[in-house]
Amino acid sequence: MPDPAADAPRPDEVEAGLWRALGRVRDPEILRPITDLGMVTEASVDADGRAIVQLSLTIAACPAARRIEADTLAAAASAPGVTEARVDVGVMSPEERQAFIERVRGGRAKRTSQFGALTRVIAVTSGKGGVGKSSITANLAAAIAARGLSVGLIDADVFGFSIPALMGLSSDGRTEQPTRVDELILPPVSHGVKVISIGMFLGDADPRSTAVSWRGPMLHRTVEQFLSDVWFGDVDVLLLDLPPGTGDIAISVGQLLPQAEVLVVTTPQEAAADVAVRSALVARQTGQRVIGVVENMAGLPQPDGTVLELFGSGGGRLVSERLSDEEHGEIPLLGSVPLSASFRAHGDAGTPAVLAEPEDPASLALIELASRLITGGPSRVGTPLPLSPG
Ligand SMILES: Nc1ncnc2c1ncn2[C@@H]1O[C@H](COP(=O)(O)OP(=O)(O)OP(=O)(O)O)[C@@H](O)[C@H]1O
Repeated sequence: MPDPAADAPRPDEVEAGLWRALGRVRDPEILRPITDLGMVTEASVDADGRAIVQLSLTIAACPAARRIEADTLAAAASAPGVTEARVDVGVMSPEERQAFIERVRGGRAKRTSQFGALTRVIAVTSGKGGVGKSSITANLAAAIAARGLSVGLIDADVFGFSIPALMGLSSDGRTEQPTRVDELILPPVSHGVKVISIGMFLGDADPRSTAVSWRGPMLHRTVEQFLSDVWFGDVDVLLLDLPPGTGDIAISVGQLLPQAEVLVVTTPQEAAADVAVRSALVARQTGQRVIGVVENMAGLPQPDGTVLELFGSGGGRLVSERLSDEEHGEIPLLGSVPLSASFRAHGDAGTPAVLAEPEDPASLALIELASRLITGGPSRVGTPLPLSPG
């Protein structure tokens, strides 16, 4: 008679399988396996296939705790040979937390820039407010992340921070908070993008009715903190949503991120072009490279096939022409995003339209723009993405 026990995996094989399964659980904020981060301190299986996993969280009130626990339990239960699983949750000691911070930073010291030559830094600016700069930035971030790249997004628009809402991280006056592990600040992740915003540092204040009225030095310190204390890890692309105009923040970004490339957003309205050109010139004065212009709120297609040019036409081309010269070469008009009611509605709902409705004309234009930005040319779907450094 065959012995069923002879076919059963050996206990050490089951345990090895359990560790492999746990290695597939990623911390939702750091996006790395919990086993690499030292968050699983013990994992064992008894002779009857009962698995016990000891999970160690950074802080008791870790916002992602429930999700990590549920993912760990599901992974343990799915390991071959495991009949039943239990997860015991504990909190790291201060020493374990320091070791965790070291692992997250990969040995890099706090003050060295985390954005090296392999990170593309793209700052999105505009002359006037309300031209759709934040919507463009949020959708670009989501579209680039959807192509498998690691993306960070800094909302540096202190007076008009709207990125948390556009990325689904803020609703009913509550904004998702970053996780703090001692001095390390981990940005929340949404639609595959690591997001940080001034709107996440208002404590209990309702972002809908709170104004940030800081002056230059305070703003500079905030941007500096976003770049040094907020841990983005190895991101391929870092996008920054700058405040409209030519203010202190743009100058700070120029000093702190000299490798930043600048994308200028304008509307088709010729009157908006002068202001857009001025914001690009400030970027140039701080040593940044303007890489192109995006025209937003271009013609709205009508049911009868005509196009309603609500904001006129030609603004994007005008800005591109005015910024192109012998010294700087041609500054191309990289894309023209049409007006679209559903694009706006998806933004209001916190789901970038490029993900929610990729076939919408505005989404199509932004997916194409994302593609051009990361490949340096028009869309080449299916080909690998050669990221050009800095
Ligand atoms: N292509 C578009 N079609 C329709 N609505 C759009 C489009 N682009 C942006 N909008 C809408 O226009 C409004 C302003 O957009 P957004 O907040 O992105 O602009 P902004 O330039 O970042 O503004 P601010 O600088 O004041 O923060 C939003 O309600 C947004 O949904």
